[in-house]
Amino acid sequence: MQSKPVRIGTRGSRLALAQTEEVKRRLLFAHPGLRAEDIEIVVISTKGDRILDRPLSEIGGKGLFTEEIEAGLLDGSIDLAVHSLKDMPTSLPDGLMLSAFLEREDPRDAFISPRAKSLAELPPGAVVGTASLRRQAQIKALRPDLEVITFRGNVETRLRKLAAGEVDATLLALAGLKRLGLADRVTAVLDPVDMLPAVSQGAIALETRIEDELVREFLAPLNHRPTEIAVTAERALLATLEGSCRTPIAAHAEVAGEHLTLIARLLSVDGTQMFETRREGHVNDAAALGADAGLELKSRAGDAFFATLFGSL
Ligand SMILES: NCc1[nH]cc(CCC(=O)O)c1CC(=O)O
Repeated sequence: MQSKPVRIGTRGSRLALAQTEEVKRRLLFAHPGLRAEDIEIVVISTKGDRILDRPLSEIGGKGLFTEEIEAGLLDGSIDLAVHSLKDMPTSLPDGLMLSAFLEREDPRDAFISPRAKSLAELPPGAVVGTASLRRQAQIKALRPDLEVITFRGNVETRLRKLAAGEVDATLLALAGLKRLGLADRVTAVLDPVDMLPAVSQGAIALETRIEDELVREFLAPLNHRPTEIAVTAERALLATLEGSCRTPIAAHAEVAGEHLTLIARLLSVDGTQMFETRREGHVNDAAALGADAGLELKSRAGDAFFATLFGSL
């Protein structure tokens, strides 16, 4: 394609590297003339990787896992970036775009515990570790008697803390565990009705410079259209609701042919309030359906809901 190697930027966690290797494999498959040495992987450390002692919601700010990588795209030191779409803000810096979405892995959450076969079977008062307000809120909604504590670090760190007995159980994205070859650690897969996934969970996005048509064309064969449509609906919902990453939001869209189904939830952190809605429609209306669902949740929850949400944290 070009004489210089294509440089792919990524975070350095084992999951990020596994995802980047997957992208490299797919690029080599899509472009038979391309050699492995034509693709260079550039590891970039982000704020989200460096600050490990506080909940993400407390550090605040958008793009904790993306800012430094996007700077690399903008200054030309990398040509594309591989991200877990779940960790990406809904608005990108000027000049950048999401050019392709790999086929989504299973978006559900996994329950992992040496003490119980499922969330329902945990003894009263058991301690569940999670850093996600979305998981915390839904755990509390299902089992108000459980104790939820903040639990950070990458996937392997969390599994180590669980094995060391710091908590009785944890929840992790099944997608990440599968990509790390750790699916055998899963105790039970949670039903999305109980634990609706995060927006974009399981999806990998490839970010590029808008003007770099060569790279965009190079990535085009990797795009999975149904995934693109589903995450478009989910991210449009998120965009109407995210005044802050402190708001527990959950959503899942599915595409069957030309038909899109979207389920979305807005919760209070303590799980006592939950607003849910659904949309169905044509895939061409993905963004409008998502935005409309978001507006409905916002107005049903009302100003008082958002006021207490921020006041209580
Ligand atoms: N916030 C961290 C993060 N970002 C993406 C994944 C998993 C893979 C995915 O959802 O695509 C994870 C770990 C987790 O939530 O268990």
